[in-house]
Amino acid sequence: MDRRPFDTGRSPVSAPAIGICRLPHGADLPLPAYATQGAAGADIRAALTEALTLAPGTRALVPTGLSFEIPAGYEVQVRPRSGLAAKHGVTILNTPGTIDSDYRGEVKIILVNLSEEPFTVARGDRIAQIVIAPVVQAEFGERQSLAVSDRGEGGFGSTGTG
Ligand SMILES: O=c1ccn([C@H]2C[C@H](O)[C@@H](COP(=O)(O)OP(=O)(O)OP(=O)(O)O)O2)c(=O)[nH]1
Ligand SMILES: [Mg+2]
Repeated sequence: MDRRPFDTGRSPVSAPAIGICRLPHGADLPLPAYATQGAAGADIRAALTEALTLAPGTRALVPTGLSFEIPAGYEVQVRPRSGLAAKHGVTILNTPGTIDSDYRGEVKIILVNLSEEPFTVARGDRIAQIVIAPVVQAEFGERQSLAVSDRGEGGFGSTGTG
């Protein structure tokens, strides 16, 4: 079995360049960063001016202090961190959040506390991770009928559970 260490060479896919502005309330916080060489997501932080406590079952729109210039043909997905979810029941309500390439506003994270304990987010905490992904836009064409398929209109468990 090949047990060579993880290939630390360059990604075979060229890295899209994302322009980032740090807004005044996040100017001292680190830029998004990949925690390891092979990380798919780059962690982003809470740019709160004071700590925020999420009561059980509640949500909050948390600022990141960042705005992006994403190249055409890409999106940024905002995804939860599994550690926060597994240890604290804290996740992102609209996951994966979609950051459009033409959005120039501040990226904000809709955190929700699904646990039965309060959860406090401090300034600078890593609250989410961003994944860049290519997207294509469809050409939507209305038809009078659709091509026949094996599945037809079956869905929502129609193929069984086993
Ligand atoms: O978790 C998120 C999701 C979205 N956005 C920003 C970037 C995105 O480009 C914009 C719109 O997001 P979306 O299309 O999901 O929201 P909408 O409710 O459809 O709003 P809009 O009518 O502005 O598109 O809001 C965030 O900052 N965080
Ligand atoms: Mg929208």
